[in-house]
Amino acid sequence: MAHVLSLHLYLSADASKTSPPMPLKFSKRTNKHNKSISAPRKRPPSPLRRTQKLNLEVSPHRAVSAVRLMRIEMGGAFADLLNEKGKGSGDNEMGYVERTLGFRTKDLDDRDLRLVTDIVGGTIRWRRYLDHLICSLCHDERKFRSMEPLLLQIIRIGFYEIVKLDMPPYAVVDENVRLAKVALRPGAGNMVNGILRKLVLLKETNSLPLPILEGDDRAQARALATLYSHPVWMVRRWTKYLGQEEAIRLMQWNNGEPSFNLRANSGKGVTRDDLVMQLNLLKVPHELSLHLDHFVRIKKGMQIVIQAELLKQGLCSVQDESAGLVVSVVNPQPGESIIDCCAAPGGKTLYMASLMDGQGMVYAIDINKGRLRILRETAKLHQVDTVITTIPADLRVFAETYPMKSDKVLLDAPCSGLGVLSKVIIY
Ligand SMILES: C[S@@+](CC[C@H](N)C(=O)[O-])C[C@H]1O[C@@H](n2cnc3c(N)ncnc32)[C@H](O)[C@@H]1O
Repeated sequence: MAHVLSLHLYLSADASKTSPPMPLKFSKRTNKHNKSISAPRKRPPSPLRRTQKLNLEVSPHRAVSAVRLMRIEMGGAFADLLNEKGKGSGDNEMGYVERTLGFRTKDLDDRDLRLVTDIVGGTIRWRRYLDHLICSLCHDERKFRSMEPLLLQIIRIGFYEIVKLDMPPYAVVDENVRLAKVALRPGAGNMVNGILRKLVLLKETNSLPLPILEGDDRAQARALATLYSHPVWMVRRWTKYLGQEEAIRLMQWNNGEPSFNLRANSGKGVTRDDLVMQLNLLKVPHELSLHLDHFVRIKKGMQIVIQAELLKQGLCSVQDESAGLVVSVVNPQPGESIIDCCAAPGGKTLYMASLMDGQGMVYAIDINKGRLRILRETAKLHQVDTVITTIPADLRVFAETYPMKSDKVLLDAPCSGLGVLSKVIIY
């Protein structure tokens, strides 16, 4: 049966033209200690300047992690976006490193890149827990609150490496002390040395200053929020609806290592077997999705997939199985017309289009022109652009104004995003 939405299609190719993407912008805090974190200049530095500022003393992955954390915290950049950019625009990344730390490091190899991803993601996921420990070891909350941002990021990295990654503690202390000395000043190195050594001692004697689960609901929620590094309101809500045990399980899952799904792009004639063959060649461990024919799961090796350009060539997409399951409910058929009401950046639109064998149309509506532009570009890359029409519009106005009929309607309205906490940053 045809579904009716009061929409009318008025769009021509012209209507989907959008303005060019805005560059990432970073708000600058006015802190006398702050190093600059503004965007690097376009012009590449001369070879002479590059060599002069190259620092081979500090471990590159720690330097880059510290700068990424600064960018995320101060500029609101997204961790996953930065991870993708890490490889593709290494020069750009080193530009940020140089402007923030005052020197360049040697280029990151694959192992460094994996460490950066682990450290940045983990430090963000465990931030509340790490900050509790740092603050406790400072003995003075004001000292903690007024700590200069770069110093704080270096200390957070050290704490994360020691407490959560179980890295050899004295190597961690040495490396982070060196980074603080070179990037800031000798006194900052001494501060890092003192606090990290205190932490190592407390960890070795099993006496980390962690909150105890006691008192009324509110006090217990605060303790759990610190122990599992989640916002207090979230802990209270989940404890209320799920009970404490289940809430803890959910928080542990959120803070675990995220896994990713890849979807073979059948629109371009790529089968899951083809994708599996590529992953085998790249030695990326994977397993088949139990629920969806086009999907595979990977835990490690995302950087390898990015570097091998499987995504760039449009052979596959990163897409959660949960998103794929929504499309399997819509069950797109060749020849159908489908309205995707909140479509951008287009994960579900593209999957639906790839199942239509080049026949029919997915009308992709979204209020955000920039995200629709990404959808159009990806549709071309995936060779499904002939069955997608983008409509930049506010659905609320558009649905009232233009009646439109279609076989199926998908409404994927903005949500809390709490289901993807292990992959995104929420402080
Ligand atoms: C959850 S995201 C959609 C994700 C998308 N379905 C996918 O699979 O990639 C929600 C989208 O709704 C869009 N949106 C929010 N308010 C809207 C409105 N009033 N009209 C149209 N789109 C809207 C946002 O711009 C955002 O892109």
